Amino acid sequence: MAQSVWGYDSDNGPERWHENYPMAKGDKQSPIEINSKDVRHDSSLAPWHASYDPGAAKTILNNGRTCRVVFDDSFDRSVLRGGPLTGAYRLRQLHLHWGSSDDHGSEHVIDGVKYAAELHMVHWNPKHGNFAGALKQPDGVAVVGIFLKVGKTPKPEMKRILEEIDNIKTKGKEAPFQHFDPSILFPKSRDYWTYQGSFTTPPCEECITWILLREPIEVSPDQMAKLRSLSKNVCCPGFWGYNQACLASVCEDKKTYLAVIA
Ligand SMILES: NS(=O)(=O)c1cccc(F)c1F
Ligand SMILES: [Zn+2]
Repeated sequence: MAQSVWGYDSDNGPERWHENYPMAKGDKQSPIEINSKDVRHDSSLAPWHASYDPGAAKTILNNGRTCRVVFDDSFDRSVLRGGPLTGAYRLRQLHLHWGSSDDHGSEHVIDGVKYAAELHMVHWNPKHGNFAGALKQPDGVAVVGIFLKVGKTPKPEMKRILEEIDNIKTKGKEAPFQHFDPSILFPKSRDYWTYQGSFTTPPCEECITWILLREPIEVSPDQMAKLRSLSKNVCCPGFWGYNQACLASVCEDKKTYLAVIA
């Protein structure tokens, strides 16, 4: 039988990913559920710092699973440092995960709370040569995760990405997306949880140091509807189905630390 593209339907969903992506059965798989009571506060953890060049932003793409903003990562142009990381990690792309209604959509679950969406800023460690090489290393990739909740005072900085969605309505559509510094999306607080995990989608490589920001940012109901309008135009609606029911595997032995940045 032809190898089916992975997705979130019963015949190609997470329970079967391991058939084509053996890492999916690893013991450091993401996403996870974070229970504050199980998190160890690590006062030795330093603050994290992003220094991004707005000129590194290149395009925004609808890849049929999410909308992704791509950055120039050919040199240390936009980098993430500090926190649990050693050295500078290059910003490669950012993307979002969302659901069909405001009460779920995020991949990580915090104290039982599923946020309406989750934004991921993906960085890789240049000591491993390139992104493909970094995927094979436990310290290869660092992802900053920002939770999005629906509220009455949406963060105006989200407008730029969401306005662009009208230009990439169909799968495969790409549009220029320049002069954009994604650090404007960060919440006020730099507090974060960190743990060693994996891609949340195939190839599920266990190469990610997760830095999940504790403070969510707000988006408006219209902005969430705009994100969902993108999903209606993609060929794999099933993806969104699973994404909404994203299972947060609670791994008791998952070492998760909290850094409260004074
Ligand atoms: N959801 S995720 O951040 O784990 C992720 C998904 C696809 C490609 C990536 F590079 C990536 F990091
Ligand atoms: Zn992601």
